[in-house]
Amino acid sequence: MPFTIAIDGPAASGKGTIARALAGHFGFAHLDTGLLYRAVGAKGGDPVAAARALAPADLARPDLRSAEAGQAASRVAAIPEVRAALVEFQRRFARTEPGAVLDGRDIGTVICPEAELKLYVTASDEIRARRRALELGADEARILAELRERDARDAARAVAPMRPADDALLLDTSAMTIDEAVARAIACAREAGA
Ligand SMILES: Nc1ncnc2c1ncn2[C@@H]1O[C@H](COP(=O)(O)OP(=O)(O)OP(=O)(O)O)[C@@H](O)[C@H]1O
Ligand SMILES: Nc1ccn([C@@H]2O[C@H](COP(=O)(O)O)[C@@H](O)[C@H]2O)c(=O)n1
Repeated sequence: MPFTIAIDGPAASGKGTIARALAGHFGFAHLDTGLLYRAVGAKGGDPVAAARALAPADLARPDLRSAEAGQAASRVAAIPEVRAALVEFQRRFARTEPGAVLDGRDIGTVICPEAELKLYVTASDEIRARRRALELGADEARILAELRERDARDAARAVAPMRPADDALLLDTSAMTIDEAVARAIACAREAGA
């Protein structure tokens, strides 16, 4: 049986950083599920058709990490048919042997409710904005407003809203370095049997 790690949390909280490190440490596969929604949003046209036709080349676009792509992703992610079109791919990925780490917004609640480990990664709004502004070389105040708008939309949508699963472990990285956050996540995974 593969070991599945579900990582959720708001934008720029450090989910991807932790997910990549966990996957590298345990030799697991990693899927950044936000990239799927970013690719659908970036394709333009009918988002439902775009989600149904999503191909590996769509995920390789160089512009997917921008703040604009994040906003577009968050808008198409509120469409139930878009989410439905992406569920099976994610669930199949989660069954990769010997294990898989998926990060997103609904992994622990909808995609992999049976995951062996669920982490909900957070950090204060201001710290997340500072980290993302540094990463993108962008204005911190603009990024802060963009993160808040996106988080509010992601948490309020009717289908698969962003929220911690009841049995998720909360990991607030506000006062942690990347190494400290990764070490804590590895310890949680070991504790869970990885
Ligand atoms: N504990 C930390 N200390 C300092 N910087 C961090 C920490 N964790 C992550 N970062 C940095 O913050 C930025 C956002 O992290 P990351 O991309 O992992 O977040 P995310 O939650 O996956 O974001 P998104 O929701 O957009 O996919 C990156 O530049 C990353 O290097
Ligand atoms: N499981 C997921 C993952 C992502 N989303 C939506 O995509 C947007 C971009 O995600 P990032 O992780 O790359 O920031 C995000 O704001 C969500 O709207 C989702 O709904 N479910």
